[in-house]
Amino acid sequence: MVGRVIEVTGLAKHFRVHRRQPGLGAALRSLVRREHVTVRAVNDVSFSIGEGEVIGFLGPNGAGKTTTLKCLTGLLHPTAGAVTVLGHTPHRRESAFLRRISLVMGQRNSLFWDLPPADAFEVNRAIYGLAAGPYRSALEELVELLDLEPLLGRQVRVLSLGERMRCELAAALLHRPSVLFLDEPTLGLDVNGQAAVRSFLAGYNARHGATVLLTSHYMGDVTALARRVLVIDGGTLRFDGDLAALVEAHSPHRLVRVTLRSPVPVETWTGYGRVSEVDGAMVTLQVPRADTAAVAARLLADLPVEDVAIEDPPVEQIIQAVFAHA
Ligand SMILES: Nc1ncnc2c1ncn2[C@@H]1O[C@H](COP(=O)(O)OP(=O)(O)OP(=O)(O)O)[C@@H](O)[C@H]1O
Repeated sequence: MVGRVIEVTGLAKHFRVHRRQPGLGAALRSLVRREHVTVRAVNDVSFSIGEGEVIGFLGPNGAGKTTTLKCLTGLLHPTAGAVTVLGHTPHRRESAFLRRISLVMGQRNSLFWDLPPADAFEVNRAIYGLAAGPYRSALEELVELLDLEPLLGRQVRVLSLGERMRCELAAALLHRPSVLFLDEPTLGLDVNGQAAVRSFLAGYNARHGATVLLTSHYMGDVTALARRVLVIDGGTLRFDGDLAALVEAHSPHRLVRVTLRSPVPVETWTGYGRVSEVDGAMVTLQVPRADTAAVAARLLADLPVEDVAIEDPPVEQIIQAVFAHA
């Protein structure tokens, strides 16, 4: 049986923040009377993740993703609820726990700006007390998979964002963590950079059976890596399940793209579906999910079809619809 690596029950994290109205008068008043409000960043969230799963953690800005990751890695003490990761209570920050996890935040630099990445790797080796053999083999593997050889001796400040991110990943994985938390690992990267990070993460998961929990605004990261997604909004979990089920539940239509050998009058399409886009000889029709196969068959039989393809709408659109209903 696959073990449960992460167990979260009724997790809540509330912040008490000082509220101040704008303006000088308000600033002076706040010196004598402070007003506080409670921000409920995470509210009664429960989920469980098995060994080796790759989970996409989705939600709009301010939904509570980073706060949850911080509770799972022990950077924040939960206000309520129970969290265990690999059997440990994260906020105790026991070294036996820290040796088995890693948190990578796309917007943070954990390397040393003026030194080459190789120096940061040595520091992590000392922090984790890695023996020479395992350190060397982990480093060799990461250098090869992330193509770091040309970067090892260069100052971190001169690296591109994508190059730096590859080095960040290596630094975070030298101790071979079995659970990896990633907060926006492809933030700001170009298409090639995103692809490099994605394929590396997929490979790392496959090779070491690591459990991965990843937040990203790029749906491509999630569709490429995760079968299961957690959707959080306003601190509350809205969906936990297969990405495919989420798509099916929130998208009653599929897109049928038809390319014709010769044009047909616009009215022709009314019998098949709703036209959502026309691009030269290619027409995209919105068709109810249950009818797509039959509609495609009719199109092939009735019209001079060169090509026909059936697709789900972009996942971004579906997620937006989930948030809109939340
Ligand atoms: N230290 C803090 N003090 C006060 N409020 C906080 C603190 N950290 C987070 N918050 C608030 O908690 C809520 C959730 O924030 P969080 O960073 O977890 O969201 P997120 O889903 O990661 O968003 P994003 O996608 O924008 O990074 C937000 O309203 C945020 O302003």
